[in-house]
Amino acid sequence: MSRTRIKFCGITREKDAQAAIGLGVDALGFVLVPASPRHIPAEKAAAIRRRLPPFVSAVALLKDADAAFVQDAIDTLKPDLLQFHGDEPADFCASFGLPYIKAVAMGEKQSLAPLARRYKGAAGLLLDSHAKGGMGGRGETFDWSRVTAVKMPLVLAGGLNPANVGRGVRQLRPYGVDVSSGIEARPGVKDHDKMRAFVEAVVRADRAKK
Ligand SMILES: O=C(O)c1ccccc1N[C@@H]1O[C@H](COP(=O)(O)O)[C@@H](O)[C@H]1O
Repeated sequence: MSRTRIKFCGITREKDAQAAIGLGVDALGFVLVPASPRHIPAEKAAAIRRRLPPFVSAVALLKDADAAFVQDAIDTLKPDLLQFHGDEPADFCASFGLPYIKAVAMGEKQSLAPLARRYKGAAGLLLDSHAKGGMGGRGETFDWSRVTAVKMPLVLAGGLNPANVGRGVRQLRPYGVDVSSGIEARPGVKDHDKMRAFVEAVVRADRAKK
């Protein structure tokens, strides 16, 4: 049984990135969405990104940005992976020559099978709790009973925290989990005790799966 991959999103500070790396987190997300309280300019994210060790991925989170903005983010940040969080069509997501994951607005009654077909070029689908057109990163869970297996990796997100992530891992066995507000002291500032507790909860749940 493979372990659950962990992404911490909404990183804005070098010391939070380094603490996450120390905890063994697999991927760090940088929110390049100007309206987000966790927005980080691409140049600042790039400075953090340059200090990531091998095998820790940098993820650029984008929402309904135009192609020039996305390309500029890629050129500046040099992310390993793109995360599209808006209404971007599949051909747009694929047009940058980088692997991408597509966020699904599980606040709507979404059926995952047609979305997996539409975004068949995606590296995975990320399940968040926002409604279509909504923002994401709201710290709210969605009804996990609506998750159905599809033939691509699923990343569980939306309102995860140290207290509920173990249940999510045991119940849904996702490829990965993604958290932003559930490990924060305030928007954009991570709480290192919550970060540690989150990772420990995932590790414990992985052990219980076997
Ligand atoms: O974090 C944000 O501010 C954000 C803004 C716009 C789109 C997505 C955003 N965050 C992503 O939402 C999910 C769930 O976050 P949370 O754990 O419920 O706070 C996660 O993928 C964030 O990266």
